[in-house]
Amino acid sequence: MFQSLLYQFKLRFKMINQFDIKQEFKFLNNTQQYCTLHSKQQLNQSTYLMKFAISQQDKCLGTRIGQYISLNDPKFDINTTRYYCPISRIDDVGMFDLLVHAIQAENKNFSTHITTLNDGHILNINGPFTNYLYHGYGSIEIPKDNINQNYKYIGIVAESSAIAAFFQLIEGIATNGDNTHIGLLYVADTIDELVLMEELIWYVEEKKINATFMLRNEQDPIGKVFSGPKGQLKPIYLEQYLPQPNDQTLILVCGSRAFKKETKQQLEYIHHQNIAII
Ligand SMILES: Cc1cc2nc3c(=O)[nH]c(=O)nc-3n(C[C@H](O)[C@H](O)[C@H](O)COP(=O)(O)OP(=O)(O)OC[C@H]3O[C@@H](n4cnc5c(N)ncnc54)[C@H](O)[C@@H]3O)c2cc1C
Repeated sequence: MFQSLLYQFKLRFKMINQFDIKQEFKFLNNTQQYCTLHSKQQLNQSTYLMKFAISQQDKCLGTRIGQYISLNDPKFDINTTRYYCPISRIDDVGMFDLLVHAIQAENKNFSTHITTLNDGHILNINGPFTNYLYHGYGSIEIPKDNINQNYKYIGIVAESSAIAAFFQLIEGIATNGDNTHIGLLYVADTIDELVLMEELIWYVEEKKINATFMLRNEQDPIGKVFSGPKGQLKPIYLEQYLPQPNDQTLILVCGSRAFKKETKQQLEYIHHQNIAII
């Protein structure tokens, strides 16, 4: 009780920053370290929720919202390094979660390799690297787009497992008393590809975010209830389900290369000025 009141006091007077972790509690330090596969859960045909343990159990991973890590496995190929966005809370201790989409390719590739590993397998980890940095309360920095300012409204357009790039942002805003408005348009071919949908619906029900789930395959879901829009993404959906275009609105987009290109064109068509492709 005492701690919780003290914590609330510190939060209120900004003595604690929920959007960053003190340096001494961060595991990552931009050198190669290792992490151990703790467990994995298959979410759909090709997407896995993978939990890793870090070697310093009293520390947080050390990424901030918008940052990512690299993984490498010498037992696969010492020269292959791939990047992943953590989806666990930035203040989780000793563990972190990744959402990994296994790409089907002729030869065994990295994503297929790691999703077939057994618990206890050790991988090299490095980072943090920065896509964007969310400082909290609408303040966002996107170095590659020279963006560093406050927005009242953040629109997110994500395609299937690319939701990973924004999950910590959504969770951070929804659970830290941050009043920044989030409008999410989450697009996939089938309902199974809308991973983490239940977690997102919970934030919608708690009135923390607005979210619309959209299916491109009009035949899906067979026998399941789905009330969202169906068919190809069109400017009218972006107009309807994202915050209005103005200087207080930033739109973030992530997905396949084709999805990002097409969505950017449609956003420009409906006069969004602040668009960042992640
Ligand atoms: C900053 C950053 C963050 C990332 N975060 C994540 C993450 O959180 N989760 C995750 O699963 N992946 C993430 N990725 C992608 C990841 O780094 C790998 O590229 C991916 O796992 C595929 O690697 P691979 O070696 O298996 O396939 P590759 O051998 O690299 O690719 C095989 C084929 O699949 C194509 N391909 C690659 N990625 C995709 C894709 N996503 N969808 C469709 N086709 C693709 C390639 O163009 C190639 O033709 C991220 C990438 C970047 C740059």
